Amino acid sequence: MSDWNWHSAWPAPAKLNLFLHVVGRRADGYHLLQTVFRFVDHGDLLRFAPRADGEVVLATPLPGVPPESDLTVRAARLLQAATGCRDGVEIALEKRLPMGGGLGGGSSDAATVLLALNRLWGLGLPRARLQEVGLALGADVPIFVYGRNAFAEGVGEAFTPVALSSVWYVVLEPPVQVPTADIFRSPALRRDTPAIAATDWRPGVGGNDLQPIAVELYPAIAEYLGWLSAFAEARMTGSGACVFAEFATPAAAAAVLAALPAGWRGWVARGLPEHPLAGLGAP
Ligand SMILES: C[C@](O)(CO)[C@H](O)COP(=O)(O)OP(=O)(O)OC[C@H]1O[C@@H](n2ccc(N)nc2=O)[C@H](O)[C@@H]1O
Ligand SMILES: Nc1ncnc2c1ncn2[C@@H]1O[C@H](COP(=O)(O)OP(=O)(O)OP(=O)(O)O)[C@@H](O)[C@H]1O
Repeated sequence: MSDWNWHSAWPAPAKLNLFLHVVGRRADGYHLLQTVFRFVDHGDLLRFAPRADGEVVLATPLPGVPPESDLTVRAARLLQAATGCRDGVEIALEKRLPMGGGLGGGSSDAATVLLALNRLWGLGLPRARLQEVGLALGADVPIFVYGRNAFAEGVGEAFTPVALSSVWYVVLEPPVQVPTADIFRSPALRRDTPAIAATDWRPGVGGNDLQPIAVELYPAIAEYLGWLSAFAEARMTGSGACVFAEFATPAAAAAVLAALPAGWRGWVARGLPEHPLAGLGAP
Protein backbone atom coordinates (compact mmCIF):
# COMPACT_ATOMS: atom_id res chain seq x y z
CA MET A 1 0.00 0.00 0.00
CA SER A 2 2.85 2.39 -0.69
CA ASP A 3 1.26 4.20 -3.64
CA TRP A 4 -1.94 6.08 -4.21
CA ASN A 5 -4.40 3.65 -5.68
CA TRP A 6 -8.10 4.50 -5.62
CA HIS A 7 -8.83 0.80 -5.83
CA SER A 8 -6.87 -0.19 -2.72
CA ALA A 9 -9.22 -0.51 0.23
CA TRP A 10 -7.81 0.49 3.63
CA PRO A 11 -9.54 -1.35 6.49
CA ALA A 12 -11.11 0.40 9.50
CA PRO A 13 -12.06 -2.48 11.81
CA ALA A 14 -14.52 -2.42 14.70
CA LYS A 15 -13.40 -2.77 18.31
CA LEU A 16 -15.10 -4.54 21.16
CA ASN A 17 -14.65 -3.46 24.78
CA LEU A 18 -14.25 -6.87 26.45
CA PHE A 19 -14.87 -5.11 29.77
CA LEU A 20 -15.25 -1.43 30.64
CA HIS A 21 -15.00 0.07 34.12
CA VAL A 22 -15.40 3.71 35.09
CA VAL A 23 -12.81 4.23 37.83
CA GLY A 24 -12.98 8.02 38.25
CA ARG A 25 -13.57 11.37 36.66
CA ARG A 26 -11.18 14.12 35.57
CA ALA A 27 -11.61 17.77 36.51
CA ASP A 28 -12.78 18.50 32.93
CA GLY A 29 -15.63 15.99 33.28
CA TYR A 30 -14.06 13.23 31.14
CA HIS A 31 -14.20 9.82 32.75
CA LEU A 32 -11.23 7.68 33.71
CA LEU A 33 -11.72 4.20 32.34
CA GLN A 34 -10.21 0.77 32.38
CA THR A 35 -11.03 -1.37 29.39
CA VAL A 36 -9.68 -4.03 27.05
CA PHE A 37 -9.95 -3.23 23.37
CA ARG A 38 -10.15 -6.10 20.92
CA PHE A 39 -10.12 -5.67 17.12
CA VAL A 40 -12.41 -7.85 15.00
CA ASP A 41 -12.43 -8.64 11.29
CA HIS A 42 -15.55 -6.64 10.44
CA GLY A 43 -15.44 -2.96 9.65
CA ASP A 44 -15.53 -0.04 7.23
CA LEU A 45 -13.35 0.39 4.16
CA LEU A 46 -11.69 3.57 2.92
CA ARG A 47 -10.20 4.58 -0.41
CA PHE A 48 -8.03 7.59 -1.20
CA ALA A 49 -7.14 9.62 -4.30
CA PRO A 50 -4.73 12.57 -4.39
CA ARG A 51 -5.93 16.14 -5.04
CA ALA A 52 -3.47 18.74 -6.21
CA ASP A 53 -5.60 21.66 -4.95
CA GLY A 54 -4.99 20.90 -1.27
CA GLU A 55 -8.69 20.27 -0.58
CA VAL A 56 -10.04 17.43 1.57
CA VAL A 57 -13.22 16.08 -0.04
CA LEU A 58 -15.49 13.26 1.08
CA ALA A 59 -16.98 11.58 -2.00
CA THR A 60 -19.45 9.56 0.07
CA PRO A 61 -21.13 11.72 2.75
CA LEU A 62 -23.06 9.81 5.44
CA PRO A 63 -26.76 10.47 5.91
CA GLY A 64 -27.17 12.98 8.75
CA VAL A 65 -23.45 13.81 9.04
CA PRO A 66 -22.33 17.04 7.31
CA PRO A 67 -18.99 16.35 5.55
CA GLU A 68 -17.33 19.10 7.63
CA SER A 69 -18.15 17.12 10.80
CA ASP A 70 -17.26 13.72 9.41
CA LEU A 71 -14.38 12.27 11.40
CA THR A 72 -12.57 11.23 8.19
CA VAL A 73 -12.52 14.82 6.89
CA ARG A 74 -11.63 16.20 10.33
CA ALA A 75 -8.76 13.72 10.65
CA ALA A 76 -7.30 14.68 7.25
CA ARG A 77 -7.57 18.42 7.98
CA LEU A 78 -6.03 17.99 11.43
CA LEU A 79 -3.10 16.12 9.88
CA GLN A 80 -2.61 18.95 7.36
CA ALA A 81 -2.68 21.49 10.21
CA ALA A 82 -0.31 19.46 12.40
CA THR A 83 2.30 19.08 9.65
CA GLY A 84 1.82 22.05 7.30
CA CYS A 85 1.17 19.57 4.49
CA ARG A 86 -0.38 21.26 1.43
CA ASP A 87 -1.49 18.09 -0.35
CA GLY A 88 -5.17 17.29 -0.69
CA VAL A 89 -7.19 14.10 -0.81
CA GLU A 90 -10.49 12.68 -1.95
CA ILE A 91 -11.86 10.09 0.47
CA ALA A 92 -14.42 7.38 -0.22
CA LEU A 93 -15.91 5.64 2.81
CA GLU A 94 -17.70 2.32 2.55
CA LYS A 95 -19.70 2.32 5.77
CA ARG A 96 -20.54 -1.06 7.27
CA LEU A 97 -20.46 -0.30 10.99
CA PRO A 98 -23.54 1.23 12.63
CA MET A 99 -23.21 4.76 14.00
CA GLY A 100 -23.66 5.07 17.76
CA GLY A 101 -22.98 1.37 18.03
CA GLY A 102 -20.11 1.32 20.54
CA LEU A 103 -17.93 -0.34 17.91
CA GLY A 104 -15.80 2.77 17.44
CA GLY A 105 -16.71 3.07 13.77
CA GLY A 106 -16.15 6.79 13.32
CA SER A 107 -13.00 6.64 15.44
CA SER A 108 -11.63 3.74 13.42
CA ASP A 109 -12.32 5.63 10.17
CA ALA A 110 -10.40 8.62 11.56
CA ALA A 111 -7.45 6.45 12.61
CA THR A 112 -7.25 4.78 9.21
CA VAL A 113 -7.23 8.23 7.57
CA LEU A 114 -4.33 9.29 9.81
CA LEU A 115 -2.35 6.11 9.11
CA ALA A 116 -3.05 6.12 5.37
CA LEU A 117 -2.35 9.80 4.76
CA ASN A 118 0.77 9.73 6.91
CA ARG A 119 1.98 7.18 4.40
CA LEU A 120 0.46 8.54 1.17
CA TRP A 121 1.46 12.16 1.88
CA GLY A 122 4.92 10.95 2.91
CA LEU A 123 4.77 12.64 6.32
CA GLY A 124 6.65 10.01 8.30
CA LEU A 125 5.09 10.88 11.67
CA PRO A 126 5.70 8.24 14.33
CA ARG A 127 2.68 6.29 15.51
CA ALA A 128 2.87 7.92 18.98
CA ARG A 129 2.44 11.36 17.38
CA LEU A 130 -0.49 10.14 15.28
CA GLN A 131 -2.09 8.84 18.50
CA GLU A 132 -1.80 12.34 20.00
CA VAL A 133 -3.34 13.90 16.91
CA GLY A 134 -6.10 11.28 17.05
CA LEU A 135 -6.94 11.95 20.70
CA ALA A 136 -8.03 15.47 19.72
CA LEU A 137 -10.73 13.84 17.56
CA GLY A 138 -12.09 11.44 20.17
CA ALA A 139 -11.14 9.21 23.08
CA ASP A 140 -11.43 6.08 20.94
CA VAL A 141 -9.14 7.16 18.09
CA PRO A 142 -5.71 6.45 19.70
CA ILE A 143 -6.31 2.71 20.15
CA PHE A 144 -6.95 2.25 16.45
CA VAL A 145 -3.68 4.05 15.65
CA TYR A 146 -1.82 2.05 18.31
CA GLY A 147 -3.01 -1.08 16.56
CA ARG A 148 -2.62 -3.77 19.19
CA ASN A 149 -5.25 -5.37 21.41
CA ALA A 150 -4.67 -3.63 24.72
CA PHE A 151 -5.66 -2.99 28.29
CA ALA A 152 -6.34 0.77 28.27
CA GLU A 153 -6.44 3.36 31.02
CA GLY A 154 -6.83 7.12 31.37
CA VAL A 155 -9.61 8.21 29.03
CA GLY A 156 -8.53 5.22 26.97
CA GLU A 157 -5.15 6.44 25.69
CA ALA A 158 -2.58 4.67 27.93
CA PHE A 159 -2.03 1.13 26.68
CA THR A 160 -0.62 -2.17 27.88
CA PRO A 161 -0.71 -4.78 25.10
CA VAL A 162 -2.60 -8.00 25.83
CA ALA A 163 -2.40 -11.33 24.00
CA LEU A 164 -5.88 -12.65 23.23
CA SER A 165 -6.77 -16.07 21.93
CA SER A 166 -8.42 -16.68 18.59
CA VAL A 167 -12.18 -16.69 19.22
CA TRP A 168 -15.32 -15.72 17.32
CA TYR A 169 -17.95 -13.21 18.32
CA VAL A 170 -21.61 -12.84 17.54
CA VAL A 171 -22.30 -9.10 17.44
CA LEU A 172 -25.90 -7.86 17.39
CA GLU A 173 -27.04 -4.38 16.39
CA PRO A 174 -30.08 -3.23 18.39
CA PRO A 175 -31.91 -0.69 16.19
CA VAL A 176 -30.93 2.38 18.23
CA GLN A 177 -28.10 4.92 18.06
CA VAL A 178 -26.62 5.74 21.46
CA PRO A 179 -25.00 9.18 21.91
CA THR A 180 -21.95 8.42 24.06
CA ALA A 181 -22.20 11.72 25.97
CA ASP A 182 -25.74 10.87 27.18
CA ILE A 183 -24.50 7.72 28.87
CA PHE A 184 -21.53 9.39 30.59
CA ARG A 185 -23.72 12.27 31.76
CA SER A 186 -26.21 10.04 33.62
CA PRO A 187 -26.43 10.74 37.38
CA ALA A 188 -26.99 7.00 37.87
CA LEU A 189 -23.58 6.09 36.37
CA ARG A 190 -21.27 4.30 38.78
CA ARG A 191 -17.95 6.16 38.69
CA ASP A 192 -16.00 4.43 41.48
CA THR A 193 -15.30 0.90 40.36
CA PRO A 194 -12.00 -0.10 42.00
CA ALA A 195 -9.09 -0.03 39.57
CA ILE A 196 -7.36 -3.31 38.74
CA ALA A 197 -3.80 -3.95 37.59
CA ALA A 198 -3.39 -4.69 33.89
CA THR A 199 -1.61 -7.91 34.86
CA ASP A 200 -4.67 -9.05 36.87
CA TRP A 201 -7.03 -8.94 33.91
CA ARG A 202 -8.10 -12.24 32.34
CA PRO A 203 -10.82 -12.85 29.75
CA GLY A 204 -14.12 -12.89 31.62
CA VAL A 205 -12.97 -10.47 34.36
CA GLY A 206 -15.06 -7.32 34.80
CA GLY A 207 -18.28 -5.97 33.34
CA ASN A 208 -19.43 -2.89 31.45
CA ASP A 209 -20.36 -0.06 33.85
CA LEU A 210 -22.09 1.82 31.00
CA GLN A 211 -24.45 -1.10 30.28
CA PRO A 212 -27.04 -0.56 33.07
CA ILE A 213 -27.41 3.08 32.01
CA ALA A 214 -27.79 2.28 28.31
CA VAL A 215 -30.22 -0.57 29.01
CA GLU A 216 -32.40 1.74 31.11
CA LEU A 217 -32.50 4.39 28.34
CA TYR A 218 -32.90 1.94 25.45
CA PRO A 219 -35.04 -1.15 26.18
CA ALA A 220 -34.04 -2.67 22.81
CA ILE A 221 -30.53 -3.20 24.19
CA ALA A 222 -31.97 -5.22 27.11
CA GLU A 223 -34.05 -7.27 24.68
CA TYR A 224 -31.02 -8.13 22.51
CA LEU A 225 -28.86 -8.91 25.57
CA GLY A 226 -31.59 -11.18 26.91
CA TRP A 227 -31.83 -13.10 23.66
CA LEU A 228 -28.07 -13.55 23.25
CA SER A 229 -27.60 -14.55 26.92
CA ALA A 230 -29.46 -17.78 26.22
CA PHE A 231 -26.42 -18.93 24.20
CA ALA A 232 -23.42 -17.47 26.05
CA GLU A 233 -22.48 -14.62 28.39
CA ALA A 234 -23.55 -11.47 26.55
CA ARG A 235 -22.28 -7.94 27.08
CA MET A 236 -22.57 -4.46 25.58
CA THR A 237 -19.55 -2.85 23.88
CA GLY A 238 -18.54 0.75 24.71
CA SER A 239 -21.51 3.01 25.35
CA GLY A 240 -23.73 0.74 23.22
CA ALA A 241 -25.87 -0.04 21.44
CA CYS A 242 -24.21 -3.24 20.11
CA VAL A 243 -23.97 -6.38 22.22
CA PHE A 244 -21.73 -9.40 21.76
CA ALA A 245 -20.91 -12.89 23.00
CA GLU A 246 -17.83 -15.05 22.51
CA PHE A 247 -17.67 -18.52 20.92
CA ALA A 248 -14.81 -20.99 20.55
CA THR A 249 -15.56 -21.93 16.94
CA PRO A 250 -16.97 -20.16 13.88
CA ALA A 251 -19.61 -22.92 13.61
CA ALA A 252 -20.92 -22.26 17.13
CA ALA A 253 -21.17 -18.53 16.36
CA ALA A 254 -22.85 -19.16 12.99
CA ALA A 255 -25.44 -21.42 14.63
CA VAL A 256 -26.48 -18.59 16.96
CA LEU A 257 -26.68 -16.11 14.09
CA ALA A 258 -28.84 -18.55 12.13
CA ALA A 259 -31.37 -18.49 14.99
CA LEU A 260 -31.64 -14.67 14.97
CA PRO A 261 -35.26 -13.45 15.02
CA ALA A 262 -36.55 -12.04 11.72
CA GLY A 263 -35.65 -8.38 11.25
CA TRP A 264 -32.76 -8.41 13.75
CA ARG A 265 -29.32 -7.39 12.53
CA GLY A 266 -26.15 -9.17 13.53
CA TRP A 267 -22.92 -10.74 12.25
CA VAL A 268 -20.10 -13.07 13.16
CA ALA A 269 -16.56 -11.74 13.41
CA ARG A 270 -13.23 -13.28 14.25
CA GLY A 271 -11.18 -11.70 17.01
CA LEU A 272 -7.99 -10.39 15.40
CA PRO A 273 -4.50 -10.73 16.87
CA GLU A 274 -3.94 -7.05 15.95
CA HIS A 275 -5.28 -4.20 13.78
CA PRO A 276 -4.86 -5.04 10.08
CA LEU A 277 -2.68 -1.92 9.63
CA ALA A 278 -0.51 -2.66 12.69
CA GLY A 279 2.35 -3.69 10.45
CA LEU A 280 2.24 -0.52 8.33
CA GLY A 281 5.56 1.29 8.21
CA ALA A 282 4.87 3.98 10.85
CA PRO A 283 7.55 3.56 13.52
C1 LIG B 1 -17.12 4.47 25.57
C2 LIG B 1 -15.91 4.31 24.67
O1 LIG B 1 -16.30 3.92 23.36
C3 LIG B 1 -15.03 3.18 25.24
O2 LIG B 1 -14.10 2.72 24.31
C4 LIG B 1 -15.12 5.60 24.58
O3 LIG B 1 -14.69 6.02 25.86
C5 LIG B 1 -15.88 6.71 23.90
O4 LIG B 1 -15.01 7.32 23.02
P1 LIG B 1 -15.54 8.32 21.87
O5 LIG B 1 -16.78 7.80 21.25
O6 LIG B 1 -14.35 8.60 21.00
O7 LIG B 1 -15.96 9.55 22.73
P2 LIG B 1 -15.61 11.09 22.57
O8 LIG B 1 -16.10 11.55 21.23
O9 LIG B 1 -14.19 11.36 22.95
O10 LIG B 1 -16.53 11.68 23.71
C6 LIG B 1 -17.92 11.86 23.61
C7 LIG B 1 -18.43 12.37 24.95
O11 LIG B 1 -18.46 11.30 25.91
C8 LIG B 1 -18.01 11.73 27.18
N1 LIG B 1 -16.82 10.94 27.55
C9 LIG B 1 -16.11 10.24 26.62
C10 LIG B 1 -15.01 9.49 26.97
C11 LIG B 1 -14.63 9.47 28.34
N2 LIG B 1 -13.57 8.77 28.75
N3 LIG B 1 -15.34 10.18 29.26
C12 LIG B 1 -16.43 10.91 28.89
O12 LIG B 1 -17.06 11.53 29.73
C13 LIG B 1 -17.75 13.20 27.07
O13 LIG B 1 -18.92 13.87 27.46
C14 LIG B 1 -17.52 13.41 25.60
O14 LIG B 1 -17.89 14.70 25.19
N1 LIG C 1 -17.01 8.67 9.65
C1 LIG C 1 -17.95 8.59 10.60
N2 LIG C 1 -18.52 7.41 10.89
C2 LIG C 1 -19.45 7.32 11.88
N3 LIG C 1 -19.89 8.34 12.59
C3 LIG C 1 -19.35 9.54 12.36
C4 LIG C 1 -18.37 9.71 11.36
N4 LIG C 1 -18.02 10.99 11.36
C5 LIG C 1 -18.76 11.59 12.31
N5 LIG C 1 -19.56 10.74 12.91
C6 LIG C 1 -20.49 11.07 14.04
O1 LIG C 1 -20.03 10.40 15.21
C7 LIG C 1 -21.10 9.77 15.92
C8 LIG C 1 -20.59 8.51 16.63
O2 LIG C 1 -20.30 7.55 15.67
P1 LIG C 1 -19.47 6.23 15.96
O3 LIG C 1 -19.83 5.25 14.91
O4 LIG C 1 -18.02 6.54 16.14
O5 LIG C 1 -20.10 5.82 17.36
P2 LIG C 1 -19.78 4.65 18.27
O6 LIG C 1 -19.70 3.39 17.49
O7 LIG C 1 -20.77 4.72 19.41
O8 LIG C 1 -18.35 4.99 18.78
P3 LIG C 1 -17.66 4.80 20.18
O9 LIG C 1 -17.51 3.34 20.40
O10 LIG C 1 -16.38 5.50 19.89
O11 LIG C 1 -18.56 5.48 21.18
C9 LIG C 1 -22.15 9.49 14.84
O12 LIG C 1 -23.45 9.50 15.37
C10 LIG C 1 -21.92 10.61 13.82
O13 LIG C 1 -22.77 11.71 14.09
